[in-house]
Amino acid sequence: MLLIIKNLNKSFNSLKVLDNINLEIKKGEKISLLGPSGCGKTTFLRIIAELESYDGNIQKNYQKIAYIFQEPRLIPWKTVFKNLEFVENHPEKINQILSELKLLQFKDFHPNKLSGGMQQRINLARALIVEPELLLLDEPFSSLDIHIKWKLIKDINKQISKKNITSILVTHDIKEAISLSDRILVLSNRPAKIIKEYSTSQINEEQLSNEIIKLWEE
Ligand SMILES: Nc1ncnc2c1ncn2[C@@H]1O[C@H](COP(=O)(O)OP(=O)(O)OP(=O)(O)O)[C@@H](O)[C@H]1O
Repeated sequence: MLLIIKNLNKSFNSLKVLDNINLEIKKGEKISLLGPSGCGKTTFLRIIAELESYDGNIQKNYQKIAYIFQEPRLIPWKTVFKNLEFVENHPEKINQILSELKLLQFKDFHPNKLSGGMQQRINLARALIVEPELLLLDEPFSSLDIHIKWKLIKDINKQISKKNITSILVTHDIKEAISLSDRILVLSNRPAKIIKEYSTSQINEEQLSNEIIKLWEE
């Protein structure tokens, strides 16, 4: 197992956010956590990234992790190339990943000269250049136009499959969850609990939508 989470609980003072999460993730698995707004999804990813304290037990069998946030968070005064160089000073690798993601022609641009979609694509390049074993994706498509979003999802899928990267996407979008995962874990309203699990090979979008309506109504 790449990641084993046992009895994970999290509160911010009196606000309980995560309620006894238990989860095991195999190497190379693509997981989505599908949960309603404000249920605790970002908190869960932040805990895995060691950005938050928690109660419980987390066993991590990996070294390198990358985190893609909702907004690209690129360094505005550095060019695309320099943004990547900042995390991995290896020009050959930078050119390689920029080329794979069709970004080479933008390497000398500053982020503010590029669209939101392009910035998120550079954000992906910056995450992949560290060769992560685990990639955390926190609703990275929420501000993107629909065609740009699906192009990016296709490229992420291609990259994570080719490089055998384990991924955890948090989202409230059923279609995104189905497209980017092998396994979908449905979270309850806050405090988030895992209330159901589906394999994407066994359920389609319509069936899952119907299930989710029932689950989130309860
Ligand atoms: N540092 C903090 N201090 C206090 N409360 C916090 C903190 N971080 C998050 N919360 C609260 O915890 C709850 C869960 O927040 P979180 O951002 O994890 O949810 P989410 O499911 O990612 O939300 P969204 O879908 O809106 O992105 C919210 O009520 C939020 O206000």
